[in-house]
Amino acid sequence: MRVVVAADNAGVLLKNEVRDLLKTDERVTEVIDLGVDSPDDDRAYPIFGLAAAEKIANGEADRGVLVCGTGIGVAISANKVPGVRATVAHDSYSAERSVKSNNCQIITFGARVIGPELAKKIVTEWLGYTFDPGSPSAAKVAHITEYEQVHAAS
Ligand SMILES: O=C[C@H](O)[C@H](O)COP(=O)(O)O
Repeated sequence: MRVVVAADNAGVLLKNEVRDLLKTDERVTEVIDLGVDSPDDDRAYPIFGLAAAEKIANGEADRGVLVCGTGIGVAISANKVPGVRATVAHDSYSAERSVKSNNCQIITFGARVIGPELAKKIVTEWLGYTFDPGSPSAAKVAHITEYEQVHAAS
């Protein structure tokens, strides 16, 4: 599994902790870090939410972990990229359902909301979940995809 990670300056320290964890996980074949690299880099969260989502959309990554102050801004940004589903999930159950119910490729965290140990525990669990395309949830997710396709910019 190839995992893209990114954060703004509010999320960089947590992003780096998650990145380092991912690098030790045998299920992860590649970690793509889009930055920021330092709290001094004040580029805004949409740059990173969109860039990470583009990696998913174009097939360069399978999953993403994004961090900002709340997790909200990077999630909103990532969800603007067609085909990408992202959500903030600060608890185990939401993280599980984000994959199993919603086929989300991206999980986001707020570094001002969640501590690193809980975030890393959730990420470790989250890596183990897969979406079942034969499940009753599939038609619900397909409804979203159909909307995207009908309303795709030409
Ligand atoms: O969702 C936005 C993030 O939390 C970001 O890190 C901080 O954004 P703000 O400076 O607009 O509060």
